[in-house]
Amino acid sequence: MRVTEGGVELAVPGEQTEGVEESVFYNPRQELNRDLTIATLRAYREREDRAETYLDAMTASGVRGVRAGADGWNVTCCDVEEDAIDLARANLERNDVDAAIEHRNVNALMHDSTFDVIDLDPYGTPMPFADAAFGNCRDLVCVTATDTAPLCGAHFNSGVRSYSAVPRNTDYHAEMGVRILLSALARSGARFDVGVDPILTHATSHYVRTYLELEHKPTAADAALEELGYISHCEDCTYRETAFGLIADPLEGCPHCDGNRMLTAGPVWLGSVRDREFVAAVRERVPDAFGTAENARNLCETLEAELDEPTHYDQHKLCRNWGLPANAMDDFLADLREAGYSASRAHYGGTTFKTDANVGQIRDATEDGLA
Ligand SMILES: C[S@@+](CC[C@H](N)C(=O)[O-])C[C@H]1O[C@@H](n2cnc3c(N)ncnc32)[C@H](O)[C@@H]1O
Ligand SMILES: [Zn+2]
Repeated sequence: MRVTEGGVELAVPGEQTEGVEESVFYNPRQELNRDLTIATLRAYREREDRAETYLDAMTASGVRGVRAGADGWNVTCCDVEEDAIDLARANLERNDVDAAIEHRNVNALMHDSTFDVIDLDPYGTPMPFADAAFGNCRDLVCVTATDTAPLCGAHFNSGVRSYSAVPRNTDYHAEMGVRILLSALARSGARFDVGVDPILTHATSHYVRTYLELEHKPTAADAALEELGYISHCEDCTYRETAFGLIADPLEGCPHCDGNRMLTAGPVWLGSVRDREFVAAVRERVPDAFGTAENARNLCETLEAELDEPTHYDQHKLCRNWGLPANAMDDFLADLREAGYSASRAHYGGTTFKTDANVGQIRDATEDGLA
């Protein structure tokens, strides 16, 4: 089967069924992830012109390597599977893209060689690859995690094992996943005296993707660890509170509803998950020709405006809890602002938002508009 994506053409094994291409080595549902990767690489290289080498660490069909190579990067494609390597080689040739090809375990390759940019795109958790990446990457580590159930606490033990943290299943599960992943990556980087700065992070249908700019300095690693802390969450009224630090001091009861069904999650990343200016630069480098151009730009716009509060709310879930009808999002956010709070949409869903108001203040500020 032939597919075209981002101006390159690929041959991948598999059939087209009901308009959807199915192939073990090519997932069409990750096109947005790849379109944003190419726009990010463009924005990053314009800012840091020394960045030249890109490791497509788990290349599968070769699609990331082909697209980055067509964009002028000095590319290495690696995969542990022989069939993937044969496919990637054919796709690189088909598009006239020159790249080094490595048929081996990418952990061994990363320990042997240094790259400016490393792109980790495994099945499931990326953590088995994090140490080798932070130890051997100069500038930018790009990471996909598709194990959202462990990350958000729905598969609790698996999440604890993979991320050396306590994830909790709350009503902001995708953001729990983002912050558990960033915490684990920051702690991996710190082992190598590397500080991480997430310049772009998004949670999109069943995966989390983040781009971490590295600073090779013990003080930068310390600064990253200072962004870690804990979330206390009330299961009854959804009140939440966060505190920085590596030692948890959990709330025993809920200060809002006096309930005692409190959850504590952490250590999670409590800092910003993106650099607004950088995300704007990425948005501007998404060309119309990309298959997901409109979605990619909308996602960037939402991320640019999103507040840095570490957890979000969903208006519909709140209204269900309160037994009240929901309001139009713009009116709901306007009510919060009018009451003196900051409020923004969040990229986690059409009815999600962030605010510096707590759950009681949100209700007081918006209740009249919900009647
Ligand atoms: C999710 S796919 C990659 C998809 C691809 N990057 C894309 O954008 O379409 C994961 C790939 O990782 C490869 N892989 C798994 N473990 C690996 C390892 N230790 N070293 C190198 N490749 C590995 C698998 O063979 C598989 O091809
Ligand atoms: Zn409560």
